[in-house]
Amino acid sequence: MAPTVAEPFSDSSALIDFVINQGNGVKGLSEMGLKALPKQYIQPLEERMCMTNVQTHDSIPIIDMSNLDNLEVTKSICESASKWDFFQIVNHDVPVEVLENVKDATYKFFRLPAEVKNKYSKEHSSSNNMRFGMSFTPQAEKALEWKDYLSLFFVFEEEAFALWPSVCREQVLDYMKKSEVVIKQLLKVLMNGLNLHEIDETKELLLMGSMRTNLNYYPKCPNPELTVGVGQHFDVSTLTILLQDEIGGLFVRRNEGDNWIHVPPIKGSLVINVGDALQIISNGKYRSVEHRVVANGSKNRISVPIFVNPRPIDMIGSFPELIENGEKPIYKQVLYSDYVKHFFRKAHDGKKTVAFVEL
Ligand SMILES: O=C(O)CCC(=O)C(=O)O
Ligand SMILES: [Fe+2]
Repeated sequence: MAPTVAEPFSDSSALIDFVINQGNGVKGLSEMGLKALPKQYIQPLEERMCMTNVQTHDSIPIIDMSNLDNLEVTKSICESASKWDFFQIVNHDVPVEVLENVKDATYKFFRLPAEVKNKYSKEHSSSNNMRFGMSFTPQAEKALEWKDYLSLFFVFEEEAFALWPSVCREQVLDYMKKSEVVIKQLLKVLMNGLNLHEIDETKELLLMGSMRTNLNYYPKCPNPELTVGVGQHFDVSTLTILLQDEIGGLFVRRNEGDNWIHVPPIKGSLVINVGDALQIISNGKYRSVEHRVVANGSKNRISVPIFVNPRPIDMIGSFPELIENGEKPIYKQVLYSDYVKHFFRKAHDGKKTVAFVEL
């Protein structure tokens, strides 16, 4: 039986060994029945979520995708992406059972023994495209985040079938494939909204040439108010499609200094947010938005984001068609893999990665 103790680790290296090297993750810590949060996870005050900074009288838009031919619907998608940068979609084309299956598969993966999950860790994974990990960038963080994840970068189906964990590969592939239809619809509407009516093959690759799916697991946490699930950050994607379970805990804010708004779980919905790559491509017309996840003191939570990205080898910059009429580009061209490397070099601390390419 797992021991029930307050400080079971003599020092930091014993904790890191248990969580990271042995692959037990924060899930393993949580299941020990800790009475207090280990100090490595105690976030500085400015990184913690203060519930007095939460706005309750506002909510992010919910868009019904069942009638995409209706001008009002497409208008509300563009307005939501430029005004709110975050919205939820319902009645989309991803079947509910596909969403349920990928949630079940997420639980199945995290329930695997530590030594099996650890085969996918940075040290042991047979491919860079597959990574089981904890926190975000542990070596760059002042304090660790209360989260485990499996990150699956899709290159081609044969690789996924050969290498991805068998408990989740089919469900993740199905979720990605079915979501692709919705992603194309959304990007088409968003580009139309900027008077770009034709997305040729080159543009399609820049908008959605690669995809990464993460399975996130946020275990129940002692002293959730002292730590974070995911710290404040902006995604580096063009769009992120996120499936969350019924627990809640994702918060977003439009501008620095604003209060945070909760993104309530809605059964069958997908949460959509604009990321930095679309902000760059649209020359700031659509904006990536800051968000964070709080830790939960009584329940485990899962989420499954798909990050829709340019390919790592792509140079990205504002589409020339979107900066006609003498408008100046706000961002310099950047190799997408360099942009992503820059993002992962620093901790989740709310600093905008996009500042890296501002002109
Ligand atoms: O778990 C969530 O709701 C959000 C996760 C997230 O923001 C991320 O993985 O980038
Ligand atoms: Fe995110």
